[in-house]
Amino acid sequence: MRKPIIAGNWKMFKTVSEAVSFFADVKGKAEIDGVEAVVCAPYTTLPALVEAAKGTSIAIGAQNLHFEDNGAFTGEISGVMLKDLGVKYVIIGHSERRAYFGESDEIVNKKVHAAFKHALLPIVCVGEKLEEREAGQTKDVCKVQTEAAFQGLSAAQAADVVIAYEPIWAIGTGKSSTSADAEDVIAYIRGVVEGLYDAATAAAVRIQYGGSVKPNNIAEYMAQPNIDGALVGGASLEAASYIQLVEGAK
Ligand SMILES: O=C[C@H](O)COP(=O)(O)O
Repeated sequence: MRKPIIAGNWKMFKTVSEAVSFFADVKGKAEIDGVEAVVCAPYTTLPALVEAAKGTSIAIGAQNLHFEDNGAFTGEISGVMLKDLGVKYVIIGHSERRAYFGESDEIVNKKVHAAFKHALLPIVCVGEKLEEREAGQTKDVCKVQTEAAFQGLSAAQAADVVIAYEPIWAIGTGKSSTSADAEDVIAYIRGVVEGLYDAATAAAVRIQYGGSVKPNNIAEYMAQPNIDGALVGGASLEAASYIQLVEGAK
């Protein structure tokens, strides 16, 4: 049985004091049996959040990492550094990283391996652009991105990956994919994982939907058999809304 996972992706929002205040508001309330709650926050807030999360069931994640352990990479943060902080998850290959920072499928794969090297759990984002959807290429795009991201992973590692299916046209636009459409693509992605490994591995992988998920639509997504949670941007920034999302995933 796959445990639902709600991950907030704060993107480039919140100072340290704002992050600590958010955490004080959600502590105890966003801790619900049977649901894994995660907050993926800016690097600057991670030490304070890891400290605040001690003794709670809420996991802390980063939003990116460099694939090398160290070196002359000005402005970058490595898996060694994240592990040292006590971070559990790391988002890899978010469409904003792919679009604005040139992250290719090959780089995404290197980052996934770097995450496992340092015992961090990757949340790997895949999803199509609007023009790709309109051209009927949604599943092809997701297949290529998924296969590239998983290249060289063992079945045991693959089973621990969280995939976030995020149609790019649905991110931050208020235009969410219907739950039936999201289920169709996510079931397909699960099939891609089965093709790479086996049925047991595909059955173990958790696949989230992301793109304008809100407290008022989380239940529809969670009612779908292949959707195991959500990667949430805007609606994860307010404590009350984040708590409702975690409650809605039960
Ligand atoms: O990582 C989260 C996604 O980009 C979705 O963002 P959103 O919930 O603001 O649409």
